[in-house]
Amino acid sequence: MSAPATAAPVRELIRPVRGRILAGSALAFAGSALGLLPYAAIAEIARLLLQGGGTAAVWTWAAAGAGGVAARLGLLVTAGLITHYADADLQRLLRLRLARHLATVPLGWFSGRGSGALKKAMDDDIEDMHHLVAHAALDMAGALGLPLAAVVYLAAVDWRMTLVTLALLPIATITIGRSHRTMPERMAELNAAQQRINNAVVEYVDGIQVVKAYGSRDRRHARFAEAVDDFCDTLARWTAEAGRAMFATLAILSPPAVLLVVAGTGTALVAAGALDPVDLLPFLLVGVGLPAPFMTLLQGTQLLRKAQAAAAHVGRVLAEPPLPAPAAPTRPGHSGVDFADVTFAYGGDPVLRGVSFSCPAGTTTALVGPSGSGKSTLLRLVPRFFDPSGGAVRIGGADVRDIDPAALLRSVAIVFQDAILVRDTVRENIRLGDPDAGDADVEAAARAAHLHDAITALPDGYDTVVEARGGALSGGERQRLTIARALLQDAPIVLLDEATAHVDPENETAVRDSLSRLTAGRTVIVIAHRLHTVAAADRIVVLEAGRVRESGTHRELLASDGAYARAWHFQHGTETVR
Ligand SMILES: Nc1ncnc2c1ncn2[C@@H]1O[C@H](COP(=O)(O)OP(=O)(O)OP(=O)(O)O)[C@@H](O)[C@H]1O
Repeated sequence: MSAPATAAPVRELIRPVRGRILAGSALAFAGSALGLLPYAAIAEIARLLLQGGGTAAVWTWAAAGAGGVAARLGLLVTAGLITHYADADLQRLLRLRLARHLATVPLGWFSGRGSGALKKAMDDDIEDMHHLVAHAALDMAGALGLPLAAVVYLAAVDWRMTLVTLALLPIATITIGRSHRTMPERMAELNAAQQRINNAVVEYVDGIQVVKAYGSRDRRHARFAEAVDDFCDTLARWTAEAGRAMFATLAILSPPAVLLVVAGTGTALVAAGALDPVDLLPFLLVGVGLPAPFMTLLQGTQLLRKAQAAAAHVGRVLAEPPLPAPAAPTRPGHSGVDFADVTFAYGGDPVLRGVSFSCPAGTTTALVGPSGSGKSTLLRLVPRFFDPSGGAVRIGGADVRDIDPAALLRSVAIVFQDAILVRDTVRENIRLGDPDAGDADVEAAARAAHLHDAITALPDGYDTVVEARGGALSGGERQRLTIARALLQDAPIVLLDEATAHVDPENETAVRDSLSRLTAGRTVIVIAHRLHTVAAADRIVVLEAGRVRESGTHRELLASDGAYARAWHFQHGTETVR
């Protein structure tokens, strides 16, 4: 999140609108340069009047000054419109590009980061890039146009006084340059602090009910408060540092400071007879305001850095390698699942080590083992949330990496511990299982999942909008909704992760019944902690520290008197082998 920006990804990202940014900048430059005309006109008219010049020339300068004002305004407005339209187009393009790209990255990539990080890339960062596209080049061109035109004009009047007018610029540049040296570091700190707030907000909002019930004792509340304090401290440090430098620079380049230098030196030169008094006039009128536009450049660099950091972050998300897709996809021969010498690490030590077992088509395999033994990870390798670092996961004899990713996801129904819904109607949430299903099929699935009555009792029935965390639905109803979705999907392979763990006894019967409809005749791999729920499985695999400790039927495992038998007796308070 916090690595400093590099120019390459930024250039690549804004390429689609580069032409329009350049066109806008050219217009802004021209508009800004024309902004000299009214000042030059006043100075020239004053010179003409002091020297007793002709009125025709006075009128010509007056017309030029007025024309300059109108042309400047027209050009700057047009330039702003061009870059703002370009920015709107780029935001749309980037959001679509991000969404398309995120659809291709491994599903496991999402579980490795908070939703705050994703929101930052999709929303905040793209908005922060607004300055880069709509303003940065324009401001730069605008800030350069007038001073450059003024320097040319003033140099034509008197080159020595021109140098005097610009004398304060190097001092201001050194002052601000010092503070800018630490800027990338400060920016990275600020971004990291912002990131922590984003994550804490998402976490806090998700747990708002708990927060309300337990007040400030909730750790989410504390984490949110800490993240906000941390951000404020970082911002305060940054503001103090940058503010000091900015104040000093503003003071150095302010019109009174420049006036002091210009008027002082000019008067000395006039007194020494080295400068015509009328030639001092343009410097007092035009020269005094000359260094000020450079402040726009300096101030713009902060926003520019922020925009560049945002663009670099968007670039990094877009550079995330997609899930490798097979060039010539294989079709699985059947729905049996094989784990062949599977090894997997999230980055550190392996969490799965040489796991091998088979789940024949149409059978139920139960995964049991202590917390952290790798059960969920193993399950997530089947639909390719991640790819194993060694060995292979096969469906119907085909390596899952050789199956078309969309076909693979269609053939695996996933009912995981946390029932995740999307913010849409109940109907559409069920229809996610099969986007082509008609309303009657959706209802049939809801009935099979014992959910129909609960849905019709909702204010808008099937058209009731539910939130990502469920909203109007109870925990058991949410779970049955994901089961209805899986039923509609009608996939030959079903992966269950603690599907019945968190529901009350009344719900449990309904959930159990709908689960048995879901699993009948399919290849099922189920994780469960409560052993009585898996005793009927065709095969039980006991995982321990990422390895298969033992496997067999319930009877076989009890007879072998190993880890499973010990856990069974412990959970059932009995020492007798049944
Ligand atoms: N996204 C992740 N990134 C890094 N490490 C992870 C990630 N998910 C799980 N782990 C680690 O991998 C190991 C195995 O976790 P896994 O969730 O597969 O075990 P489990 O047997 O399903 O545990 P539980 O029964 O508690 O759900 C644990 O040490 C866990 O901390």
